[in-house]
Amino acid sequence: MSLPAELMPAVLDALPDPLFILSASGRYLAVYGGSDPGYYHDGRSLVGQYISDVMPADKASQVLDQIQRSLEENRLLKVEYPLAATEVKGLESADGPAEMLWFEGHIQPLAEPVDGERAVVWVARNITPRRELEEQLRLASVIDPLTRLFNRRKLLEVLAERFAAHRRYDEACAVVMIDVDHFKQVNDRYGHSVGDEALLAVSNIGRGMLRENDLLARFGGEEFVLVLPQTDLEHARQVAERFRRAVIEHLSMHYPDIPPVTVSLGVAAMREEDVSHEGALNRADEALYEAKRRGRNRVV
Ligand SMILES: Nc1nc2c(ncn2[C@@H]2O[C@H](COP(=O)(O)OP(=O)(O)OP(=O)(O)O)[C@@H](O)[C@H]2O)c(=O)[nH]1
Repeated sequence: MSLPAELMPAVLDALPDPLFILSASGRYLAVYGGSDPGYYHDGRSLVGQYISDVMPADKASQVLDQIQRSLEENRLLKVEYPLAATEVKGLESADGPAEMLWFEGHIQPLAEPVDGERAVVWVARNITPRRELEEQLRLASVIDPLTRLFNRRKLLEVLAERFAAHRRYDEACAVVMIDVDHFKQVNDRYGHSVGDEALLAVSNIGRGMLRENDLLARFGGEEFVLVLPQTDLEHARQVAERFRRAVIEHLSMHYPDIPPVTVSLGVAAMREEDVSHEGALNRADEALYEAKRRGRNRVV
């Protein structure tokens, strides 16, 4: 069976997601559905207006481009875009979510022209919860859960970018590898959760010393890496030395039953002959090893 034609307006109004009929020149010809204010604003007031009159210029031009593309290619086009009701004149005071929302637009050309002009059907689905979840997952994939520092994966990404800048613009970049000395004793004597607190304290000491472009990452276990862009070896050595002293000042005396908690640090700079970011990272690692070998609690 098919629905009686007179039911179609009610069906259109009951569409869960808003459906816009938009002309090639960007006029709202009709708006249906999307009536739940928990997800959408009532867009019917837009009918008759032009996108370029109600949206900021950059967003309006994007929407017009997408309508054009769908019409030219004569196919369904899917796009994702952020939009807040406050950015659309006429919707500011309507009921609906106040925050910036993410939409998935499905754009399908209409077979017949409307008022002599080609037009598309644009269905806009609110996908904000999915985008937020994706963002959380993206962050979780690059953030260490204990210290909230970037993890090794993100560190290697950033180092590779820095190496590219070093190659292209001869930009200096130093790497400091940091390892907590005899950390096993903290765990063994005080337990793993006190060990965790100590690692957090080390990361907070590092965080407090960062400049805007610096990056501190947890490399793994009780090892951290500091990336210092536009910094030569001597300045990086000074930063590392400040780090070492700050750990002695703020942390080492917290654990009276074991020798003072200290850190060993290895410093290296990117060099012209390096073929990748691994050059400086390996040299910092070797320097750290040498610091351990020479008795720990030192910068090499
Ligand atoms: N509490 C806690 N301990 C960790 C974590 N990750 C690694 N460790 C511990 O860190 C310790 C590292 O021990 P080792 O590699 O022997 O090094 P160390 O005792 O610091 O000695 P040196 O590096 O040689 O000065 C091990 O006991 C690990 O279990 C963590 O996330 N939390």
